[in-house]
Amino acid sequence: MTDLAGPVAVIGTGLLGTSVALACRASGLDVLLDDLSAEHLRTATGLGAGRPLRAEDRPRLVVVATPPRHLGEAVAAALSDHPDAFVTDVGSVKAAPLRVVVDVDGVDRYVGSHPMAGSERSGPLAASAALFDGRPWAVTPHAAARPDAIEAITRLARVCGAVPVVLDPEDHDLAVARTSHLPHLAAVLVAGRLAGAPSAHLALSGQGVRDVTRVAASDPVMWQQILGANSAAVLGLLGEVQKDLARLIEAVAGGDDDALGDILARGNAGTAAIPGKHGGPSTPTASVFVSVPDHPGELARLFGDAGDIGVNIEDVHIDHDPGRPVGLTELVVEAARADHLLEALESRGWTTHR
Ligand SMILES: NC(=O)C1=CN([C@@H]2O[C@H](COP(=O)(O)OP(=O)(O)OC[C@H]3O[C@@H](n4cnc5c(N)ncnc54)[C@H](O)[C@@H]3O)[C@@H](O)[C@H]2O)C=CC1
Ligand SMILES: O=C(O)C(=O)Cc1ccc(O)cc1
Repeated sequence: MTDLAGPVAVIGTGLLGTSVALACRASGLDVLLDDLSAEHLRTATGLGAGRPLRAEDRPRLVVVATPPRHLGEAVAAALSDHPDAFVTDVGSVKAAPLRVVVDVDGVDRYVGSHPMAGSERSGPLAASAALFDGRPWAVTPHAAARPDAIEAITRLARVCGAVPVVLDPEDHDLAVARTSHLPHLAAVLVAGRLAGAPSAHLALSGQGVRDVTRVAASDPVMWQQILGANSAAVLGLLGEVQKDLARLIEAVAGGDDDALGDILARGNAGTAAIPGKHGGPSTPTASVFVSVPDHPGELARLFGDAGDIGVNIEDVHIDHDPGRPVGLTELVVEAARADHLLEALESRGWTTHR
């Protein structure tokens, strides 16, 4: 049970909307769903995310999860259609939708928000109730927002398992330009060098290139809209990266080891600056690689053994070599526990590598 008052209406039953709906359902809330696409609505309903919204319904909270471009209009419509409800949106940019609704009646019931979780996939079939677990969820009140509206949206973030972080809309947009939009563009540029590359080169793709490029598989239309809505902040950072790239080219071309060392060390400092789960300091992690036979139940046995050994798995990657009857599984664990895990897995008969 939760102290968030329902029913909760979700407008837009794609990846984000259906994930919010499933998380609210898991907390026992009534959830009402709406989407322009009858197919997405049917799929989300079939997944148990809620039932279709009817004209006579009176939601207490409306979550707008439509694509970025017309979010402001969708929020304005929700404020007018549901005069008893608090309204939020989960869009990736916050100042642009606020500009559209700032003079709309009932805007004091609106507080923007942005879960910092998602994936490169879209649509309801990619949704998960666990999508937001332990992730930051920005709550971005504007000057006229009612305190009870801010409280309701903060509770929504908690109901979804996320960690609310309150900041103003403009500051939010600067923050995500750095932590989300620039990383996305870096992934796109690197992935762009792979398109059309010789297959003999691509055959050497390991985990590094997959890590760096994963988000480049995202919906280009959604990203055009996100970047268009936050172009000033993104342009500022692209200008800085342009200077860095010029310095990097000069260092590589001139064989300048010191300059190259500085650039690489700054990268180390940047990764160390990313906070750990729940906003705490980052905990150094290390990888233990395990060869897992390609049989049903083997991964479950590996995870079970790691659990018995008492080591928490922070992340996992599986690299499957089609030519061999084993998969290489990378277990990312707290660095201080990696040696213990490796030895304990070896003693249980697993083949491990560091
Ligand atoms: N994809 C991601 O990883 C993240 C996305 N966001 C934001 O969440 C929002 C939704 O993104 P996704 O769920 O990924 O997109 P999606 O494409 O999976 O879902 C969008 C849904 O909205 C529906 N829709 C479009 N216009 C509508 C309208 N006027 N009324 C009702 N339904 C409408 C579409 O049919 C679709 O089902 C976007 O604004 C995006 O910026 C935020 C965090 C992460
Ligand atoms: O897939 C990932 O790791 C993401 O970071 C997805 C994502 C996309 C857009 C957002 O506004 C927030 C998160």
